Amino acid sequence: MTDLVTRALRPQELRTASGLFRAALHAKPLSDEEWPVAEQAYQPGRNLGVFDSGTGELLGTARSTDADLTVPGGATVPLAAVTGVGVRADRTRRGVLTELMRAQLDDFSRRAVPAASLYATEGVIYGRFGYGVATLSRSLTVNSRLARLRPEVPAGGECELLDLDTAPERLPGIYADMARLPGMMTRSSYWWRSMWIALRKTDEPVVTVLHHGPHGADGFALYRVVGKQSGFVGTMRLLDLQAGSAEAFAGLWRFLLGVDLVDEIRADGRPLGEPVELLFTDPRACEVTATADETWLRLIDVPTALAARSWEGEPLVVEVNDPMLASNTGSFLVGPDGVERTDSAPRLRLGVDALAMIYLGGWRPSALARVGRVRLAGEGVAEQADRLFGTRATPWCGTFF
Ligand SMILES: CC(=O)SCCNC(=O)CCNC(=O)[C@H](O)C(C)(C)COP(=O)(O)OP(=O)(O)OC[C@H]1O[C@@H](n2cnc3c(N)ncnc32)[C@H](O)[C@@H]1OP(=O)(O)O
Repeated sequence: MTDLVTRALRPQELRTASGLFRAALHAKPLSDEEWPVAEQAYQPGRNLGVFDSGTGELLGTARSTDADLTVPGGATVPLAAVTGVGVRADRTRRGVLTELMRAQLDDFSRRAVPAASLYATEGVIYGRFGYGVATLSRSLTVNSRLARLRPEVPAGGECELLDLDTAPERLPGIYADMARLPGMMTRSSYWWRSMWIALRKTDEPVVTVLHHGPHGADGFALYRVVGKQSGFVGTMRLLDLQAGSAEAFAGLWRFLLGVDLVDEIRADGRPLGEPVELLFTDPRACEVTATADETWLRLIDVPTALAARSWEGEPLVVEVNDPMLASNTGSFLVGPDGVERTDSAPRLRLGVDALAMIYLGGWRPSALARVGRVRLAGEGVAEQADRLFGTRATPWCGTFF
């Protein structure tokens, strides 16, 4: 096998990396017109390449952008949002991704970023690198003809349409001011740039709706209407909906259901705990068509991540095993009074990937114990662990990257 050289990409190499990633996803390279805009979504210093030491060719790439992740209790920790992972089709299954992941985790560790997160194209790829499914989401189809709002649903405030020239000035600030669930992240300027690039490329116009509450704009939705084969009526694809209040949630749905020439609304990536079906006199007007893994979380600095979130109930000694980042391996006394390393015997033992799965409250420790991902020792420890790691809100990210 050829030797691999792994290093940060130089600015002039980013376009090749973009082409490689897009080819790995079976997409066309960006045009000369598209590239100068797309390039602005790359955060300097966060772009990695693996090269063939003999030919100097780029074989694989991965990148990330900086964000903050909201953890249970409401605190935030720095997060690396990993994306753009691809290996040339003629060089797969020879350890290129493994090399990228090793270099990326080392880089995050060196820069003291306690967590990384990603959306995976396939479920088999990232577990071996310590990532675990930390948030889940569901896909919905709302039948506009059946969907009648119940009388007690909040009226909501005024909704205002924005075009794609004004939305970039307004939405980032509104999102930044919203309260965030565990699992949600800040949206960097790099993220917003990628978003506007993608939205400008769609065949149908993208509509942005702003919801105004009593204290100003407190929610927004983005959609486009597709598939108008029969006459003028089509399917609304809800691309994003962020509501900072019950009024905003109800008001935005009320608006969406009132849009003419739409017979159904489809939404992917919605939170598990979002009560869309309960808006309607007939809850079956909203069909849940899929539930899927949303984000995969990697805890880079376990003690820092554990100390950042809130805990309830009795303290517990947790033993973590991390084959890639040795400083995470060890036992920690975890409880409402804090987190500290300990030599005491553990009552809950798990790998760093399983810890990521229960960290935001997406899974219960007892559920993972049932499938062998967590080992529990002692009577009552399942209930104790479920209480300790439990969260009030179901975690959700809601920011695709
Ligand atoms: C966050 C994101 O950007 S998600 C986007 C991910 N990218 C894609 O899906 C694009 C298409 N796929 C690819 O580019 C590549 O196949 C990648 C990046 C998924 C994997 O790259 P590779 O260089 O082949 O991975 P590498 O050789 O390091 O594999 C490591 C191990 O994972 C396994 N593996 C990696 N990818 C896959 C896969 N898609 N299916 C099954 N097993 C896989 C390998 O078999 C290997 O196992 P082993 O250690 O037991 O032999």
